[in-house]
This record gives sequence, C-alpha cells and structure tokens, in this order.
Amino acid sequence: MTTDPASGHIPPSQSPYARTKAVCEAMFADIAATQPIRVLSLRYFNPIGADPKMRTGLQLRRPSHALGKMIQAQEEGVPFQITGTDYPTRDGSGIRDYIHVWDLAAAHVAALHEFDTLLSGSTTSRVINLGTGTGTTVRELLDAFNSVIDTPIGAIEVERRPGDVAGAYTRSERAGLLLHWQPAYSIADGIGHSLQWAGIRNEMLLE
Ligand SMILES: O=c1ccn([C@@H]2O[C@H](COP(=O)(O)OP(=O)(O)O[C@H]3O[C@H](CO)[C@H](O)[C@H](O)[C@H]3O)[C@@H](O)[C@H]2O)c(=O)[nH]1
Repeated sequence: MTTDPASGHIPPSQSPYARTKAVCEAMFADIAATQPIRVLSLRYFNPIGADPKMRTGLQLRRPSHALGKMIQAQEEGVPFQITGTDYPTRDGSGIRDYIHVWDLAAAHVAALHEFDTLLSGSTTSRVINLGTGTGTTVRELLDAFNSVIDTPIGAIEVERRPGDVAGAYTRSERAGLLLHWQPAYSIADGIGHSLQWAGIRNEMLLE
C-alpha cells in the first residue's frame, strides 16, 4: 500500500488481511480529522528476532510463521515445508520484509520523540512503514537460517497456503525521513536471536 489513507483514499490491497489494515488506517484518519486525537500508525512488516539481551521474545510455543516453522523443523529433525513455489517472485517462493523486533521497538521510541513535530496543525494522522526496504524470499530466509546453524535443515515444496499472497516489502524512505530511524539488525541477527530465545523460552515463560 503506498497511498496515505489520510487522503481519504483506501488503496487496493493484496489480501483481506491487508485490506483490514487499510480500512483501520482510514478509520483512524477520519477520527483524527474530527476529534481531539492525533494518530501515528506504524505498519510493521514481518517481525523476527527477540530482545538481544534475551529478557523477552515471542510468547507462542508453536508459532506458525516461516522462521518459527524453520526452528520447529530443526528441533524435530524434519524438513521445512516451503508453502508455495509458483509465486511471481525471483525464485517462486513468497517474499516478505523481515524486520528485527528490536528495530521495531527503536522505531516506537523515535515515533514518540517526533510525535508533536509530525502531527501538528492540520496534519492529525500519518502512516509510516516499518521495514528494511529489502524483500527476502522463503528460500533466501532458509539459506540464511541454514548459514547460522550447525546442521542445515532440508526443505520440501508443498502447496500454497489458502488465501496466501506472493507478498510485499516496504518502501522505507518515509521512516528514515520522518523518524530519523534506520533498521540496525540484519536477517542473520534476527534468526540468531530467535534461535537463542527458542532455546530458553520455556523456562523464561511463566506457566
Ligand atoms: O511453514 C511455512 C510457513 C510460511 N511459509 C511461507 O513464508 C512466507 C511468510 O509467511 P509468514 O506466515 O511467516 O508471514 P505472513 O506475512 O504470511 O503473515 C503472518 O505472519 C505475520 C508475522 O510475521 C503476522 O503474524 C500475520 O498475522 C501472519 O498472517 C510465506 O510466503 C509463506 O508461504 C512457508 O513456506 N512455510
């Protein structure tokens, strides 16, 4: 999505999931235009990683997202399933913009610092993409995963997930310009931190 919903235009979306986000952003823009409230919407792309100091991380024990499934495949000694290999991407697998959660956290701090500057006068709402600006396919994510673990996992190709789309990655210039924020962590960092957290998650989480 490239159009700012503050303009009143809801851009066409790739999926019902994306459309729900666009509709909510437009709704917030409408509310902010008529009520004493200002809204800065931060669009997360695909979060990976954990707190680099390992104080917290993903709470789900059996996540269904791509990196979670790779970690599960490694733990169980089974191949990772690539769900869909006929997408119009450079290698046929889905493409996403994987962003480290610590970078997302830093973007929130930056957003708080810049809030009053960004939302003043007649500008009562804004939308900012938070991603790296780089697309990574599932096969590329798997290669990156295998390059940080000792024994690489295998992969099998299966059908697309119902309702899934080829995917997207951000235009991230606006975040740099408005928030003075840039992602600092690499995909390898995110994978490494996710693996580290998966190793301690059960003892760290309260029952
Ligand atoms: O076992 C898997 C799981 C995923 N994929 C592929 O990996 C890519 C990314 O899939 P994810 O499920 O990781 O991410 P999505 O962008 O599809 O979105 C999902 O993951 C997000 C978090 O990253 C949010 O939680 C969101 O609500 C949820 O729909 C897709 O091409 C998917 O087909 C596989 O090949 N095998």
